[in-house]
Amino acid sequence: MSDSSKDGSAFDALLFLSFGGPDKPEDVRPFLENVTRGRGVPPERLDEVVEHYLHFGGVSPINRLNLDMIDALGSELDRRGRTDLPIYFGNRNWHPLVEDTVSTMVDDGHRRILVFPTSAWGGYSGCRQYHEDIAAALPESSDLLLRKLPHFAEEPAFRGAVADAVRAAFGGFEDGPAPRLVFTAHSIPESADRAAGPASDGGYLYSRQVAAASAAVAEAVGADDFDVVWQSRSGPPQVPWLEPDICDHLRALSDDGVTRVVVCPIGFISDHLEVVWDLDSEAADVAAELGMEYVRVPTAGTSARFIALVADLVERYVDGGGDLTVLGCGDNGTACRPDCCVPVRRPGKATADSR
Ligand SMILES: CC1=C(CCC(=O)O)c2cc3nc(cc4[nH]c(cc5[nH]c(cc1n2)c(C)c5CCC(=O)O)c(CCC(=O)O)c4C)C(CCC(=O)O)=C3C
Ligand SMILES: [Fe+2]
Repeated sequence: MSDSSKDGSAFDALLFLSFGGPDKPEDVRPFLENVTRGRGVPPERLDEVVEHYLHFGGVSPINRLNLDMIDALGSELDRRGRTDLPIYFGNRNWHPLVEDTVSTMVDDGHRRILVFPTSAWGGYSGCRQYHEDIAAALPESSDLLLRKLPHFAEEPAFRGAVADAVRAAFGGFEDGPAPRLVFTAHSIPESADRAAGPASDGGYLYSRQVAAASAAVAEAVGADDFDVVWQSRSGPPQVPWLEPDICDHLRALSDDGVTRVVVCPIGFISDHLEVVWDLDSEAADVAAELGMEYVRVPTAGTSARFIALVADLVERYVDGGGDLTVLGCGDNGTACRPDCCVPVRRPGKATADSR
């Protein structure tokens, strides 16, 4: 652990920062408008996604799952004797919104705040935009310090927690052919992937991190063959996004004679809507049509091993120490590198981005 950044002061609260999701049907449209403002997502795609949420009564599971994680994390920190670090919940796109949460934290007297974002990855949506959320939540002039914790894609305990869940899924099959292991993460525009990461490393940080974490999990479970595919794309069809899509890939596997798949949503830490709809409904339907046995692995977020990892990350930084040079880490919304995970302008959307 590098001590170079240590300034002697401990942090006095933790902000658990996530994506957000609707809590009732009336929230769905305004939530989606927050997510896609200035992003060139076609209105027909939004209409489709509204329907996905309405299949669940207009309630995304994401808020309850985040609150479950916060509960478990609070107990774990207590168990470690860290009883002095209250955890607050804030989101980018829906209530409780991060700016309201930060203002409550300030009212409660907190000035040095660690931030745990619920994304493992680099890239605009998973990293840079969380920095922007932090910057936007800062009061005009203040003595606040909000320090964002780094990406956890490389953490052995993250990979281990995912591997535990994959192993359990493999254990559920009767004798027969070994199932094909398929990892999936949120697709992003190819241009956004090229812009992800420090430019000095050639970009592509997001797809590289997903591929490396998937390979490590496959190795841990002893799977020689595995695939990394993408899900939930939303841009206009003429804009290239990361491929193959999970549903197309299931068809290709079936053509190759594969009859059993284990699908692991390594890209996410909770079974939120993109998991319970896009995988448990859409992809599962495709697999059923193809006559494939299909098992979806639970996400790692509420496992004891994952919660212990978050507690470890917090403890690494909470006393003012910890390495500030690792990717994803930054203070008050200043990204880890000026050229890291820069936003990409969408074609035809050069100036409409302000929010
Ligand atoms: C990389 C990535 C992550 C993983 C990292 C992280 O976790 O942060 C992620 C997570 C999530 N994405 C989510 C939901 C949505 N994402 C959308 C749209 C988009 N996601 C993108 C990327 C990512 N997204 C992108 C490039 C877009 C296009 C618009 C844009 O350029 O920004 C849309 C708009 C409609 C649509 O087109 O689907 C929705 C509703 C939910 C919540 C689910 C729930 O409510 O339970 C979560 C956790
Ligand atoms: Fe998304």
